[in-house]
Amino acid sequence: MPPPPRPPVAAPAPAAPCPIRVAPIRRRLHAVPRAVSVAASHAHDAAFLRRAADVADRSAGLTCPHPNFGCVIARPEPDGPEARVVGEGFLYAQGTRCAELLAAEEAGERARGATAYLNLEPGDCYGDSTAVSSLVQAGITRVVVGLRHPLKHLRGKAIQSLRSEGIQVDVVGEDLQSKLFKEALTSCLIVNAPLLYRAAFRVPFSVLKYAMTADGKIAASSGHASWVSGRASRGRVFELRGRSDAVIVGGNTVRRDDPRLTARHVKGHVPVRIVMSQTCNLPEEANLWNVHEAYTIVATQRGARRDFQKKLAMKGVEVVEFDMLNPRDVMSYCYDRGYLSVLWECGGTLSAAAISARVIHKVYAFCAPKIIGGVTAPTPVGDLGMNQMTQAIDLIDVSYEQIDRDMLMSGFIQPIPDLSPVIPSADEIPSDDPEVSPYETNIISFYKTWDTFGAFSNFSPHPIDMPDEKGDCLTWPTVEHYYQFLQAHKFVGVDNPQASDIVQEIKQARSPEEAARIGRTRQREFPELIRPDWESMKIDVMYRALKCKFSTYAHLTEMLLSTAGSVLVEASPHDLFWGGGREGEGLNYLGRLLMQLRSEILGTVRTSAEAQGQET
Ligand SMILES: NC(=O)C1=CN([C@@H]2O[C@H](COP(=O)(O)OP(=O)(O)OC[C@H]3O[C@@H](n4cnc5c(N)ncnc54)[C@H](OP(=O)(O)O)[C@@H]3O)[C@@H](O)[C@H]2O)C=CC1
Ligand SMILES: Nc1c(N[C@@H]2O[C@H](COP(=O)(O)O)[C@@H](O)[C@H]2O)[nH]c(=O)[nH]c1=O
Repeated sequence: MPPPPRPPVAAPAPAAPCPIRVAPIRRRLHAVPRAVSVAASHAHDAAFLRRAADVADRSAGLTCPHPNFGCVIARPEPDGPEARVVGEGFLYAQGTRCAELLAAEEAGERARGATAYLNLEPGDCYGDSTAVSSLVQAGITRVVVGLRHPLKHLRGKAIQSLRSEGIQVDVVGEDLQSKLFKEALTSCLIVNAPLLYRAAFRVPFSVLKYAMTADGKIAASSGHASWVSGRASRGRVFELRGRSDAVIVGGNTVRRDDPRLTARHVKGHVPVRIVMSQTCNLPEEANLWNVHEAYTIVATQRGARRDFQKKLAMKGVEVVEFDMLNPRDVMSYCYDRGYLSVLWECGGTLSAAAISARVIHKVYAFCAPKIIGGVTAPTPVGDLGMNQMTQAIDLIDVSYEQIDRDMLMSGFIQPIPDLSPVIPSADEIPSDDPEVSPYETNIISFYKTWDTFGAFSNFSPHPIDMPDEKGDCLTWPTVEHYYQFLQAHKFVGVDNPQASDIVQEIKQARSPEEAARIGRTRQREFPELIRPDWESMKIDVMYRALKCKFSTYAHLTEMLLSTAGSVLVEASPHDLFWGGGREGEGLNYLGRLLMQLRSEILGTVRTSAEAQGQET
């Protein structure tokens, strides 16, 4: 029976002015026999799915952790028994063009009749069907999905849409089952482990990393620890930091090591540094207080050394007080901030507390071929209250790797949660996850683009057409690009070559996160170049950009109107001007402007309805 006719689908978002260039791919052409037998076709599907998971991981360390999507399009060779990859793509960052669109663009006409392999079910911003429509318009006839989307409000949606377009969708574990698929599924689970832990346990994925000698010490008895592991191992640690939203240490490590905790190997993502200190008895001067290198948060006990807290705040360090400072509450806090992945680089005192609180999911132990001895020399994990070896925690899925002279052993403390058994029935409409919002029910909060109302974020992948400094209309990939550009443009009034370089840099930023980072960094570096009237202009600039975004995308206007009666809050815990803050202490200007826009649109809708009523 021929497939039912396809209803019209939304066109992919307009091309961005600075298209994301997919890094050249080392082609391992998967020469696999054509589907002469079920076993051969399974081998072929599993290989391409594993490849989709590998591709999905490409942005690691370059951008803020985000759900990792990869898409591989493969088709049989016209005259041979083999299938070949004709297009690949991955999501570079929040707010950038989706993997499916990039892969379909690369494949071009060769996508017709081909199969697309997706490590993860697409989960675009609400109302944005670019991933699905890219595959449909490219002429893909079959899609193989590794994992259903773990977030409840997105799970099953894209699969249902693809099927309703007449595309055959095979989901691993449901339609495809074999040992090979189990292995491919593991690759899909690993590449999105942070998202899965977050969805299942409502804490970020936490990795404990330490470097120890062959006799199990992380420092000499004096506390001196630089260095236990070799240069190559420490390079790997920079990579781990780049893959994390935050790096955590305890007060003692700050006092003893004066660490920097940056990912200084590449010009990519820089994690936030978090110090957990109950006493707040921390040095007056420390590398971590240099917030030009990276943002720093000190998490402390309520009331601890308030004068010192003020001094830290003056340096730009954020201080967060907890009623009882403990690893679980700090992880809940990181969850509220939208973090997916956290790296613990503390000593044994704090690591033991974190393991006991069951917030550590994976361990990376670098072991150097050295012996230091010392009965009191610190060890990686302090007291866990166990006194029988039978009580020891057995690591799961352990890997071993030699790094120069060191050995890296890694393994999971808790298995990666596989949420796929919770499959919505064919006619079930995926519901919003009420728990997504930490606010009251008549308050709708949004922050990360993958949240239910994530399309309200300025990072959402909705390009807008707005004039540049010369008045020429340009397409900006996101509102954030445009806003940061204009904010940087305030420098241009000053005749300074550095100023125009900044503007160009922002124009070409590959992601909204990068546009924001460049804008913030340059503002700190060149405060003298800032135009004094920017503060009075910025709200108006933002409003115009939002108006353009919502008038360009009808489904976004619909979504905005659907929130009538609710208070909109950008749940950014650190931007206290545009965001609402963690406990409502922020001014929430972004939320306010969206509500203003909503009233304006509602007013127009009502006026035109009234006018129509008068005519009839
Ligand atoms: N080789 C390696 O990989 C590493 C080595 N090291 C070495 O380890 C040594 C430091 O280890 P260690 O003393 O264990 O330091 P930690 O990094 O574990 O810091 C312990 C401190 O964490 C703070 N803390 C906050 N909340 C808690 C909590 N709920 N439970 C426990 N502690 C909490 C306290 O700070 P406060 O006292 O301020 O209240 C506490 O003193 C140093 O010699 C350092 O060089 C450290 C990291 C890695
Ligand atoms: N000594 C030691 C580590 N120590 C960790 O690294 C921190 C120093 O980071 P940075 O200042 O950015 O270089 C230090 O405070 C501690 O957390 N790490 C390792 O990979 N190997 C080592 O031998």
